[in-house]
Amino acid sequence: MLHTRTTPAERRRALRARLATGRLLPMPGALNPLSARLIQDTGFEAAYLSGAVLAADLGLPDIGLTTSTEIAARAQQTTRATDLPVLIDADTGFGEPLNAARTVQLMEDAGLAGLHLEDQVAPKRCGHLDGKSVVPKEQMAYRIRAAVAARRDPDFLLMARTDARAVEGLAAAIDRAKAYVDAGADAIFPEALADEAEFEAFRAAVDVPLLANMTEFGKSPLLDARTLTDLGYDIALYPVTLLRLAMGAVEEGLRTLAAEGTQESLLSRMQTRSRLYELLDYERYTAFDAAVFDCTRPPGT
Ligand SMILES: C[C@](O)(C(=O)O)[C@H](CC(=O)O)C(=O)O
Ligand SMILES: [Mg+2]
Repeated sequence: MLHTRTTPAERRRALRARLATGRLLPMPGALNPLSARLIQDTGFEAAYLSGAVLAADLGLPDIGLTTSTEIAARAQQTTRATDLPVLIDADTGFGEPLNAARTVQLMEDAGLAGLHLEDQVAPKRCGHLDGKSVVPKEQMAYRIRAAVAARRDPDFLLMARTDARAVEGLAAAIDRAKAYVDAGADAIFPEALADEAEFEAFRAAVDVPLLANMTEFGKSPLLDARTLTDLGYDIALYPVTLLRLAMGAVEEGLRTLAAEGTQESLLSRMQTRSRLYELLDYERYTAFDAAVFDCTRPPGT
């Protein structure tokens, strides 16, 4: 009810421990706090907050328009709704290395378990679009060192993302990843790898946990969990999957409603009132209310 049961420190430890098992960790992106609850309820062990989803939620493209305080506020709402460790997409850190440092502290305060910072120049773009640019390797290493220095909880996961594959090629991306690990990154997110062989090459070259971005309609193939396990990846990310599913259903539903003048034919595809209430733990709120406001009890009992 209301509150979650775990502290941010416990969730960070849980994420670290889960990664240490070496088993692939599937990580769906929440589209709002309620969906984070559903991710937990379905049995997933971690959730993600995507920059693309956070922007789209506000009706904005993913080009670095959202601010660190804006996403921290949404993150806090999300971490209040679930006990899962949540990893957030912190884009470029929202400015200079000092801004990245402040971003780390904001995200720690929002109860998150970790974040990733990328090496794109600002304004960034979606990693699966053409025309990206990256900052020099040394500048990104500086960004990471600033983030590491600002971190107060050593269990807060600092992941570095490199967008260099599409700009400078695979070898340069691997070289950058190694430099980012040397700068203190706990894990690496190689963005927009082209095929399975590239995923394999990255794994062979880098020693820390690796995230595979399984975003739809992008540049990378959609590798299934078994393949990613065989490749030795640690996190399978589904950043925008829930938003795309939900928006697909919403769009179709709106068309049907407009065409048919009733939602009758849509009912079987809707989450029912009772399932929603179950997810919200409605019954326990009602029971709590009854205990507090039970006027039939004699005073003092
Ligand atoms: C992971 C990502 O950074 C995100 O914001 O979710 C995006 C996902 C997408 O746009 O499909 C990215 O890969 O750049
Ligand atoms: Mg993003």
